[in-house]
Order: sequence, then C-alpha cells, then structure tokens
Amino acid sequence: MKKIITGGLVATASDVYEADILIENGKIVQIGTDLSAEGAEIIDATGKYVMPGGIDPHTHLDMPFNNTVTDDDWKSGTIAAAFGGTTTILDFCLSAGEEKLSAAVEKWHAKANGNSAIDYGFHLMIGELTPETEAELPLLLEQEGITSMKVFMAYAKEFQASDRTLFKAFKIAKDLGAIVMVHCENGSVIDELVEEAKCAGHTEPIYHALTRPAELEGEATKRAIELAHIAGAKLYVVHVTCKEALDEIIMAREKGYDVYGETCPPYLTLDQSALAQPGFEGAKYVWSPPLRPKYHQEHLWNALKAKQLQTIGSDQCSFSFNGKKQLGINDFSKIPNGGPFIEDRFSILFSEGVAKGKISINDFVDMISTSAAKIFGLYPQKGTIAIGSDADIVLFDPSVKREISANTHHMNVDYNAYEGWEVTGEPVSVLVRGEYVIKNKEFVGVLGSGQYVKRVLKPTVTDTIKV
Ligand SMILES: NC(=O)NCCC(=O)O
Ligand SMILES: [Zn+2]
Ligand SMILES: [Zn+2]
Repeated sequence: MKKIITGGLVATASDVYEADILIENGKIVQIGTDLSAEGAEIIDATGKYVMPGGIDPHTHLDMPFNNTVTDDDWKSGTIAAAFGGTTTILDFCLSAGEEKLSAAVEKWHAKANGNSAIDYGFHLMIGELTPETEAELPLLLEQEGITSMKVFMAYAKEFQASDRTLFKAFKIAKDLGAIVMVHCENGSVIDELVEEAKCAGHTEPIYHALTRPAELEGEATKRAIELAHIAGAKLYVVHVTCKEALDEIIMAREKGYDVYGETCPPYLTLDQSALAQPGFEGAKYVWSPPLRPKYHQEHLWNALKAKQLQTIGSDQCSFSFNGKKQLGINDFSKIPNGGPFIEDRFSILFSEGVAKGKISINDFVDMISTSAAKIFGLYPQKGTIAIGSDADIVLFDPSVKREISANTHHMNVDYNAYEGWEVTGEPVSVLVRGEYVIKNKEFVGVLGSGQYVKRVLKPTVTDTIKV
C-alpha cells in the first residue's frame, strides 16, 4: 500500500522544509512537492512536523532487577513507546548469574518476539567476564547484529564489573568494532556510604541520592574514559546526570577521544528534592544515578546544545509505587531502581527544550533519533527522513497542550513522575515501516509486527560516523 504524507514540515537533524513524502513497501521512495501516486492513501500533515521515528537507545523491558522484575513488558512497553513517538528501541539483554550470553540473547528474543509493536534491537549487558563469556562475544555480536554492550561500574550485588573486565570489554569492542556503554558510578564507595547511612538509622528515599554523590559519577566517568582511551575504544556514557561527569566528557571530546554521552528526561527536568518529599513518596524518583540538585540541569542543557552530549535515552525501568517500590518501605537501599519514561521522552524534550527555546527542532530530532541511529549502527536505515530509509515517521503537533497523568498514560505503572505537568507538543500519528501504529492518537498497531533489527559492526574506530 502506498501512502503520501502531504502538507507537513519535514524536520530532520539538519533541515526543516515543506515537502510531500511517498511511502511504498515500507520505505521512503520519494520526497518532493505535489507528489502523486495511483492508489496512494493521502495523509494530511498540515500544521505538523513530519520527523523520523524516535530511537530510544536505553530501555529495560521485562527485566529482572533488584530482586524483582520491571512492570512494563514488551507489550505495554512498546505500545507506550509508540504513543510517545518511538519507533525503535534498543533494550538490554541480561544474563543471569553463570548463564551464557547466547542464552540471554535467546531469552530476550523470546520475550520480544510476537509481542513488540515497534522495531527493536539489543545491547548485551555483561557482568564480570569469564573465559567462557569472553569467548562467546565475537561470534555472538556478529551473528546477532549487536554492536553494543553495557558494563556496570555500580550495583555490586548484581552486575558490577571490575576495572579489568571493563578494560577487556573495551579491547574486545575495539577489535570487533562495537561500542561499550558504561554505567559510571563508583559502586564500591557507594556501598560503603549506604552501609554508613543504614548504620546511622537512615531509611528514607532521600538517602538513595545522598549516598551516591555526583563526585562518584565524575570519578567513574573519568576512569571509564581513560580505560577506553588506553584500549583505543569508543565509549558511550549512559545516563549522564551531573556537571562532574560532563566536565570529564567535554574534556575528553576536546582531546579528540571517541566518547559519546546520553542523558535522560528526568535529569533535565526534575531534581533531588523530589526524593525528599514526606513519607515514602520519594521512592517514585529512585533510580541510578540519582536526581541531582537543580543547578546541574543547566549544564546538561548546555552540553546537549553544544553537542557534547548526543542522545536522550528514556532509561525506562518501571516499578509501580504501590507495588514493587514498596520493597524499600523500611530501607531505601531496597527500593527497586528505575522510573517510567518511555512514553514521555518526546513530550518532555520538546516541551522543555524546543518550546522553551533551549534547543532547536533540528537538535531535537538529532537527540531523539538521528544520533542514536548513527552511534549504534542503524543509520541511514533508521533515524532520518531520506529516500531509501525505513518509513518510520512521526507526525508531531507542536501546538497541542496536554496534561501528563498516570490515568491516561499507557505504561503499566500506577504513577507518572510528571503527574500534572502540562506539556506542549504531542505525537499524533506514528508509522513503522510505512504502517500506522498510532493513528490520530489511537493505537492501531499489531503486537508482533515489530521486527528485530540487526546492526553491522564497524571494523575500525576511524570508520565510524562522528556525531
Ligand atoms: N537506571 C536505573 O535506575 N535502572 C535501570 C538500570 C540502569 O540503567 O542502571
Ligand atoms: Zn545504568
Ligand atoms: Zn538503564
């Protein structure tokens, strides 16, 4: 079935222009004025931006974590993502204990297959490397088309890897042409601070933030940067929250190091005081690294504007407040870490960024889609509006206002961290490979129609597209 999107303003990472788009067999086949094609369905995009579908490079769906499992699975998570303008997610495949990495990938395929409303790929999540897992990596990454793996410098009881493993991961990634994503916090020192706080009798959610100071994110970020540099590898720092980490990233990029950075909507818009609310309310805002004092936000916006940070991930990792968050009612260190952000990533970034004049519409498209496509090997199949690209397209109304609420969101959680916020701008219709998933704000997609996207490893660091 052919479709022509007409009357809208096409927005990419570099341009904004009036044009029609002809879609055929899931691809963009023509961009121009006054297009026509026999039998084509005409989609009127008057008053809307026509932009590439969002690529969310950081989600955790149906993931066991902190002695429980996230509340959004592949069904609810990908429907919510689609409502929010996201057409591809990259989710983290987690191996449990001694499990082989290939078994984890198989498990993740089983979770996603038949359940995803949008396209998807995987990152590998690796703990301490063993000779067995190390031996598996090259073939696994190549066969599965996985170009990225995440290593944790925190969460000692679950995933924290030694510096030696981190360094090995960088060397392997360099040889294969993959990128290592690193959770940069000094987990060992955090554990000590947590013990101290608990011994002093502190139980409240705010101690989650107070025991994970920004300096420990800055220190770990610097360590990861230097280890990646010595190994000659690319580094992607996930969920950057603070000036201390930013300073290290900016310094490294100025020296020409291959370092990329991601931040997430809450770090740009919410602050540490959310955890200090009376009672247990602050548990809704417990994730890692934690929310910081407000002044960090300006540094993050400036870094985005200056392209020192490249992407916005949701870090979707949802736990209901009246459900799993209650595991930490008497002990802040037992509150499952994570929040629900897959659905409002577009709205928050557009409303707080573009509508308030902090970033341009081109910056927005770059951060929400294009940069992630380039860094993780999806570009130009995805991440742009161009002839030959997948017709993953969002019709975005920049003028509409709506109130965010758990009563109307589509995530499988009983709260929204932005409850009551009025935002400007909303995805109205969303197409994945030319098929509607959201049509005039209604879900019309098919669970299971989302396809697994294989990516291609780039053999050398210098071959990669710089963003
Ligand atoms: N961010 C968070 O608190 N939960 C998800 C796991 C991670 O990305 O560290
Ligand atoms: Zn993390
Ligand atoms: Zn995460």
